[in-house]
Amino acid sequence: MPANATVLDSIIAGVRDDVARREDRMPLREVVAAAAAAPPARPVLPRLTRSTLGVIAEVKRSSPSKGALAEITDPGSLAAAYQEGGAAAISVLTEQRRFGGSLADLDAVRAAVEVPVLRKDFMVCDYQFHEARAHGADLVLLIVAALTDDELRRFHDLTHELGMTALVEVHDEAEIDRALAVAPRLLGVNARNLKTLDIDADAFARLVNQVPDDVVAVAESGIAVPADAQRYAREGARAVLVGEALVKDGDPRAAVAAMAEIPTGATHV
Ligand SMILES: O=C(O)c1ccccc1NCC(=O)[C@H](O)[C@H](O)COP(=O)(O)O
Repeated sequence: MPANATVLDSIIAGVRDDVARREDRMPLREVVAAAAAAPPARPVLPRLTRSTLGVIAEVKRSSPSKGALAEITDPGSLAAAYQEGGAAAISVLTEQRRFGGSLADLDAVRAAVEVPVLRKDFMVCDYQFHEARAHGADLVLLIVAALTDDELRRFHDLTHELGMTALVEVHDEAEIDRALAVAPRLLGVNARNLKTLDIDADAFARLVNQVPDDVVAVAESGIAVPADAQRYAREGARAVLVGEALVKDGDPRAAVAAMAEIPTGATHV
């Protein structure tokens, strides 16, 4: 890894190694067949275009920015509590080295809930998309900062070919221009800069004016209390993606409910 490598570069290097190891055990053609045989993906957009805020509640054990967050021994039960609280979708971090997640977590969560499930990972090769679908993912994350324009377009198309929805994630003005070139339906503004890990709580407000009316805007990261979610709803978010605050809360059902009842006041999508 070069001396000037960012956190994101180092995460992706690990992800590529781990994918290569999994591909040695299960070749692409087998994963493609498993994806084709999986139950159909659940639609998410109708759940994120209601009059109250959509909460995408995350199963997250640890992170590069905060270290260990929570011991999650039963991700299915945690996801079921999120669903009871009114979560619109569940996000499952499947990256293992820095976030302590796995595809087994994705399997467990998909089996435990009826709402759509996001495979939250660093998606950098075709294999991972077929793998996501084979393990029941309904949505995948496309991080603009991690992809070239060609990759972004190809993976956006592949996501749709597999019947899933893409959450296209940006952090700044340059990334949003690149994201809009693929005409996403779901666009996340991550307050966290994945290269420095700094949180910019004003990024959403700055970028949301560039989001077309027919695109669902999601505010991601650093949302600690319902008032933070409320602020994003006022600024135009149809949904929020929340990890740390929910996994650390002793009552995840109530924590989700407090955000899921916030009105959006949205007049479009
Ligand atoms: O969470 C991190 O430290 C992190 C570092 C580098 C790349 C990605 C990272 N997180 C992924 C996410 O986007 C968050 O898990 C998600 O938005 C929820 O954030 P939070 O509510 O702040 O846990």
